[in-house]
Amino acid sequence: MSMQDVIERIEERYPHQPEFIQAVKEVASTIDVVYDRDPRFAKHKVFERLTEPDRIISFRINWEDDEGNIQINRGWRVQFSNALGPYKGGIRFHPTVNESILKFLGFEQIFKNALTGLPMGGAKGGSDFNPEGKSDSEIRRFCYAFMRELYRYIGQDMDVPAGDIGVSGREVSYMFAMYKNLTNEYTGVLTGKGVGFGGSLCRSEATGYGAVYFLQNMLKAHNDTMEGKTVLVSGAGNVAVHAAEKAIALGAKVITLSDSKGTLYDEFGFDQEKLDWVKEQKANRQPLFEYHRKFGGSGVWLPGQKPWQFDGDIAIPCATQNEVTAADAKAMYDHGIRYVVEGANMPLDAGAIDFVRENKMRYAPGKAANAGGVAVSGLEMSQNSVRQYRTFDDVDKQLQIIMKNIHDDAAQASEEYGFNKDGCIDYMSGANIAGYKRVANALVAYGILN
Ligand SMILES: NC(=O)C1=CN([C@@H]2O[C@H](COP(=O)(O)OP(=O)(O)OC[C@H]3O[C@@H](n4cnc5c(N)ncnc54)[C@H](O)[C@@H]3O)[C@@H](O)[C@H]2O)C=CC1
Ligand SMILES: O=C(O)CCC(=O)C(=O)O
Repeated sequence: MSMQDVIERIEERYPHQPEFIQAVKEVASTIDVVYDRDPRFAKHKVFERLTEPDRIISFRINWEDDEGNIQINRGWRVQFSNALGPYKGGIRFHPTVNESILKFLGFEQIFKNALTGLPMGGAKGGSDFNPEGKSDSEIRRFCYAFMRELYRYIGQDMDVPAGDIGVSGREVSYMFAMYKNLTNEYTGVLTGKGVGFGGSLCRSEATGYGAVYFLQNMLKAHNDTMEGKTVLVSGAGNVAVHAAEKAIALGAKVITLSDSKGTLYDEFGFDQEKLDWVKEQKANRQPLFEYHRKFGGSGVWLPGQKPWQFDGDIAIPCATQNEVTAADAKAMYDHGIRYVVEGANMPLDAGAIDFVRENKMRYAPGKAANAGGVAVSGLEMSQNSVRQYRTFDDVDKQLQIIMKNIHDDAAQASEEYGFNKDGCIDYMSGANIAGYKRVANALVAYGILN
């Protein structure tokens, strides 16, 4: 079956899964060359196998709200591939969660986790539960109820979930407590736990910091540095604030953050005090528009707007999938942006990707640039296995090494397969190829199992 045949079959089978189809097409568009050189992958039907999850577990979650009403939500775990290690990937709580979104995220996670070089397979899970406006007691009851179903299908050597949108340390801790209670086991079954009861230092920071470490390597490869650059960041969650924090620490000026309600613009740039305030507001689910009042007139809140209307050098979209359209990518270009680094998963839609590549903007795909989070999750798993903690500096140094390796592997694959053009490294093709080959080689070695 050719790559095109596989895509057509997926489109026929899953016509209502646009995000999943989008993610598969993106990978397919870059790996033909690998098949040309290694006929084993076609013979073993690697692409056909990797585009169908090992299994999807779906379940109902009953929980009780503060008024005593019974609420019912849907939950899923998509266990995509355990070719390289236990299934691994986050859990998302958001009303838009459905099978298409979790399949796209799980599919991406296979190659992202492979790129880290750590022994982790790919998975994703979540629920259509909306945390917005819920009390802490409701969040706790929901997390307990979610884990009461999920615990049967996970384990430290089987499937190790973590956080994602709507799931941070608080939710992971509630879920871990329920797992521990049901199984009477204290193991590294979830990552992103609280520091002090199994969580790794630097896990919260890792995705955002990692994206900036990737960017640093990218700049270096193009004889440039972070110093003095103006950066536009979207999102104001875990990934966004830590990407902003590291970019500022390395000498850049970050002038935007955003959420689903609008954009916060500060022409003077955020500093640590301002970022800490944003973190606090978000942790307490409070709005960002009070920034102006809090910081003596600095900053403007732009309701309903995206951050791509300001002059800058670098854009780091860190909110959600398909937040950047082709028109947004053009706006970035027109405002001087030449580097685009995906902190979120698939934030550029297909049109935006075409635009940035056609216009030779330097583009780092999420599966490479945001792999720092899952990489430190991998380090948390190993700390839990040997029952030891590593220091923040130790984990951060390891993260920097992993991000450099991911950068170099993607750049090397881009070069080896002839994708570099006019001094511009094609990180999208390089990352897809480097990640794909690791998984494909394992599948070939296993025969037909897996
Ligand atoms: N947390 C992690 O370690 C990792 C997260 N990611 C990805 O990064 C992205 C952000 O995740 P987190 O920061 O963890 O989540 P979060 O829940 O901490 O923050 C999400 C942020 O995005 C904003 N947002 C959501 N929908 C939006 C929209 N339509 N327009 C503008 N802003 C919107 C929210 O207001 C919030 O500020 C997601 O794509 C996630 O899959 C990727 C790798 C690891
Ligand atoms: O740390 C993890 O296992 C999950 C991270 C994640 O969900 C992601 O990389 O998108």
